Amino acid sequence: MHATGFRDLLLKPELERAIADCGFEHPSEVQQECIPQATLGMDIIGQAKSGMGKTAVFVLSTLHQLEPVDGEVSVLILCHTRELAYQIKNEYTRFGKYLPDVRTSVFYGGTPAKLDQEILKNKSTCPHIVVGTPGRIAALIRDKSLNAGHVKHFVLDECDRLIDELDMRRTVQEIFKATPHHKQVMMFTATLSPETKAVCKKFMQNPFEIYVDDETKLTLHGLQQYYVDLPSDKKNRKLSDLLDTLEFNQVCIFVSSVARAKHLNNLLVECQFPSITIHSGMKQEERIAKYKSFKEFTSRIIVATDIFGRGIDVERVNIVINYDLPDTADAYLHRVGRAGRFGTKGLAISFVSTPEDQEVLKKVQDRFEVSIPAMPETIDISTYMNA
Ligand SMILES: Nc1ncnc2c1ncn2[C@@H]1O[C@H](COP(=O)(O)OP(=O)(O)OP(=O)(O)O)[C@@H](O)[C@H]1O
Repeated sequence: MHATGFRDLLLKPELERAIADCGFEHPSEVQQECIPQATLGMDIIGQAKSGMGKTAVFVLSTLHQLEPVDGEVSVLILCHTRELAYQIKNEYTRFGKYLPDVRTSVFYGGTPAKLDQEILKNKSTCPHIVVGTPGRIAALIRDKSLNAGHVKHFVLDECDRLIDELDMRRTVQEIFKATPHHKQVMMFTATLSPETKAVCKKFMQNPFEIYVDDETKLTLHGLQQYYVDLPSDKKNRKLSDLLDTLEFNQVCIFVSSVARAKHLNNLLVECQFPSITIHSGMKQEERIAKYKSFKEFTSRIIVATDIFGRGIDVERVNIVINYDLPDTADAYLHRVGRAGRFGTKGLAISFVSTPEDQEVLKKVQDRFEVSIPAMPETIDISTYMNA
């Protein structure tokens, strides 16, 4: 699998240097297969399991093809959450560091649109690459601040999430229609049902397709997964025991609502745990500040709703706790994928307190052919801590 090096992908030397600076040695399978097709301008549907480097596929291949023209937005990336958009923008900055003429901006809701409009209006600040969430991007196109008429590369990250929900899909379609007919379209995700795949393909022409043909292969092998059966009112006690006894670099604790995130975080802080929280009930600036603080390792524990459940990449997270189980097997897969990234080790523990929880856990085990046993008394640290 690792026979190829990044050199074989024949990317611009500026990109090769940036890749080397990132410490990447070999392209992952999805990178190896998609980048050569993507740099030729082909449409792509790329499915690969969580944490295997899908982001670099579109970031590198669009930077490789880009010939920046001032005043023209050539690349448009859409994703479903503001923090993910912010993260992708930073990946463009990281890989584009030796391409000083290329400008990237990120636009999302919850911030003053006026600032975005100012950036877009001025030829010397207008980005060549725009990353954003659908609502704000559509609004900027509608008010004519963003001219999508020069877009040559259109990317949907976490595409199933953008396509499955009808409101989101409509907005994505509206943006798509504002771009020229002739362009490259690329879509990526870890989870893709046959129905969603069919809808994705309607946006494309003769795409290069890479799928995880068998859902069982979506399981992350470095990740140990357990459940704890307990009544709801014992969750806090158990969580506190786990945080006291397990070794962790960073932990993500997922809950089912904003109110529960606030409440649980307050409780953890009262008990002196170094915890922060992120959810849609806070101001956007604060959300980004929390994301940064967690990503930069200033905080060790984050209590989050599903806004943090997909795409978010924090290297040192080695434990995910589902304090509340999600409603679907797909959401479970994305959440636990926050640990064990890029083949590293990790641990996922899920609290199960209702028959619905048991149903979700069963679905996960059946679909992804993974066995999730009851959590044992002790877990060997070396099996979930990366050296
Ligand atoms: N070839 C590589 N070598 C080493 N590390 C890599 C390589 N490619 C990507 N990474 C790192 O692996 C991590 C996961 O990558 P990324 O976030 O792109 O995964 P993903 O496939 O988009 O996952 P998800 O489905 O969860 O969104 C990132 O920290 C990234 O920097």
